[in-house]
Amino acid sequence: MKDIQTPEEIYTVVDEFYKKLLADEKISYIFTDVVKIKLEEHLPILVTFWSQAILGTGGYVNNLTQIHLDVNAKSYLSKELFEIWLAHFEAAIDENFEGFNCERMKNQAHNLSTIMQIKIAQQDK
Ligand code: HEM
Repeated sequence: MKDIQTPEEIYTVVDEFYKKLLADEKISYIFTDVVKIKLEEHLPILVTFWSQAILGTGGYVNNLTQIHLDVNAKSYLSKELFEIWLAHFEAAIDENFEGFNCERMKNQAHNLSTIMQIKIAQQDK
């Protein structure tokens, strides 16, 4: 298997990732009921975010932590939900690609997950 090297390949990963999230009722309600995401708008934003993070392209300007604090204010994002999220994310990468960028992408997701959970704990005090 090859490494992730282009925005098109990042699209493949996030597309497969969202299929897994939406098929898992333990977490899908966040994306269908709490925040009604429109996949055709959401996936390109994810591609921009991960292309900037992994491939060094630009263009992502949103406040990622604040976006998740806003989701959490509507419906609690528990440690279990973060673990489910990360497991589907890792599976979507590992089933399609392998290499250095894959490891960087998984590491960044872990780090951001930790940061988000710390901010959520502070917000909930
Ligand atoms: C419990 C775990 C998580 C849940 C349930 C979750 C849920 C969501 C939801 C509902 C949105 C759409 C928000 C909106 O459009 O108003 C979103 C956006 C996003 N999430 Fe998460 N998220 C989780 C963890 C993470 C983690 C760990 C990352 C790490 C990179 C991440 C990356 C993103 C990105 C890049 C967006 C797009 C933000 C934008 O529109 O600019 N999420 N998430």
